[in-house]
Amino acid sequence: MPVDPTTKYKPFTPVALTDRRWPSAVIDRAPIWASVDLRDGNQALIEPMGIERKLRLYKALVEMGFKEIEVGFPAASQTDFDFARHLIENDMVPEDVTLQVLVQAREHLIRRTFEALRGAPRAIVHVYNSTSTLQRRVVFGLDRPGIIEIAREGATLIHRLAAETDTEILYQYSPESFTGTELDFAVEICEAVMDVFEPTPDKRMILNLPSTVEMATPNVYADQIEWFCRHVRNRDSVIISVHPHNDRGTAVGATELALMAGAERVEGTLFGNGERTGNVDLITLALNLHTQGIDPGLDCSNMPDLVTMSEYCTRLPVHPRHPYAGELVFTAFSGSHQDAINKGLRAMRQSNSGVWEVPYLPIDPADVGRTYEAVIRINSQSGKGGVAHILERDQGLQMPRGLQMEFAGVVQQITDESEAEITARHLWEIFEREYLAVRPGDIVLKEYRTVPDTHATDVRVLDAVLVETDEDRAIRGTGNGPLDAFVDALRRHLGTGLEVVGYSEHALGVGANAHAYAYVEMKAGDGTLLYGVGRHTNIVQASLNAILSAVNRSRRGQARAAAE
Ligand SMILES: CC(=O)SCCNC(=O)CCNC(=O)[C@H](O)C(C)(C)COP(=O)(O)OP(=O)(O)OC[C@H]1O[C@@H](n2cnc3c(N)ncnc32)[C@H](O)[C@@H]1OP(=O)(O)O
Ligand SMILES: CC(C)C(=O)C(=O)O
Repeated sequence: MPVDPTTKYKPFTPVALTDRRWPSAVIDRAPIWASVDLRDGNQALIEPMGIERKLRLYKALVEMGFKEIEVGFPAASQTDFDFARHLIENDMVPEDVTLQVLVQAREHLIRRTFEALRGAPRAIVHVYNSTSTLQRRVVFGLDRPGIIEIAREGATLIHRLAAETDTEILYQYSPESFTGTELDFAVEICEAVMDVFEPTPDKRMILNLPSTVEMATPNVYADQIEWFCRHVRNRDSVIISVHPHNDRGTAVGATELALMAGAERVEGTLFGNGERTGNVDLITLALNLHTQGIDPGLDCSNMPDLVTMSEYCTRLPVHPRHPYAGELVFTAFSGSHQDAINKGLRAMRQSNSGVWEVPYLPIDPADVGRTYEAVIRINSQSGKGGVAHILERDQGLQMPRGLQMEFAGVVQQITDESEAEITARHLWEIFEREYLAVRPGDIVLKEYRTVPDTHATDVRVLDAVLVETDEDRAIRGTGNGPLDAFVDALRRHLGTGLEVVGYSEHALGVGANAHAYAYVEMKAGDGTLLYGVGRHTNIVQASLNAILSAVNRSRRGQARAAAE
């Protein structure tokens, strides 16, 4: 690196907490969720949402089950003000949902905020000021008492206006930039605000401790939260909330550790939209709980619609690898993963336990409205398991293991050359072309008939007419069944060794659509083994077709070798 980080950056000072308890804690319930999509998410957008997009997102949040929704910063923009008014005037706030609004601890902004809330039955007024050492120095030029005074004055005005309105006001205070704030000062300023709001265990206020900028590893945030919880006065009168950002890419982990450390409420956004690298992603948090057998209390069961809605409202894409939501997160291309998933899904089908246990899939795609279709996709990294899975899923083929291996090799050659994915449809076309279709130069069975041999029991004579290079050829063979007799006839006709070493068959479909598949493994005269596949409404003809499929494939191979 041309820049020397050892002189340019300072490491974060760890929290002095030697008897930390959070590492032994287990998350056993969902926190209170608060969406800040319409505020923190919106303020970070290239094109902030207008009323129509905000409404669409708001409705989705309500449908998902959010009970606390920060709908904006009404004093900051007319759109935010109008949006709050729209919800209130059109009675769009369900009884069990509380609107939340953000405001800086500044008089004119607080007054305007209360105007925006007129007529609302209940609302959370979320007031903040920055408290970090850096912001105190470079933004405000104030010492600790000066910063406390901003908070106290703002809180006092809010408390007074709350007493004058019919709206039930719930109080929330954020020492913004908490992660860069000395912990004793964070407690001091929060307690100063508590002195104004006078929360009680019956009417708790929210203390929101944001990781405004994620500055250290998640364990440090957990230490900060535990330290705060252990030192703040009247702990039972406050709800400890966290509001993590994702600057280091560890917001989800930091939030989970913060919950272990005593936080009870989480503010975040869908898919982690928000300032810079975003707010913590509430969908990931919720589904992480879901996979631990904990009801998250948020409905994420229609992920495709949530993604579409979010992309429309934010005009930002959801990454294809976004946890639980991305297009590729349930997809395995690599062979060993496909094999294990395939076996896991089969075991799930066979077992009645209902407990989800599929390798490489921490969650059932169906839980989030995804199908199994995208689970296995084929490219050059794929193996027989994936290929067999798709052909069984889409075409009902029950390919024997050896055929799976052989066909996977055929597919691999194609994908290696194209360096591209092949679709399920293309895969089937390759299979049909390789095993079922007639190609120029192939031998075709025109007709056949079997008769019991008059000289021995269980022995049949098979007479057949083949078409070979446009000419009919009559052949005859004997054997202990039609298959055996047909092989005998071909052996004589072609003058080469030919032996069936493996055979399986299955029916597919019912009634008029029923047909059979036959799979044969043949040993050619030179000892090579290869498969043939036959399909027909009649099982005997399907097996004869399978033999010809193997013979034709062998002949094509010989022709290719001769041409090289
Ligand atoms: C971490 C977060 O996400 S916090 C939320 C941030 N969201 C937003 O800022 C979006 C909406 N904000 C806005 O539209 C505007 O910033 C407004 C309307 C709130 C205020 O606008 P302006 O008055 O023009 O101030 P602006 O934001 O440009 O500048 C900040 C000023 O407010 C002061 N200030 C910032 N926060 C606070 C606070 N909590 N209490 C008192 N003063 C504050 C700053 O010191 C600065 O003062 P200065 O002009 O004397 O230097
Ligand atoms: C207002 C506060 C909670 C905030 O958005 C932040 O710190 O990121």
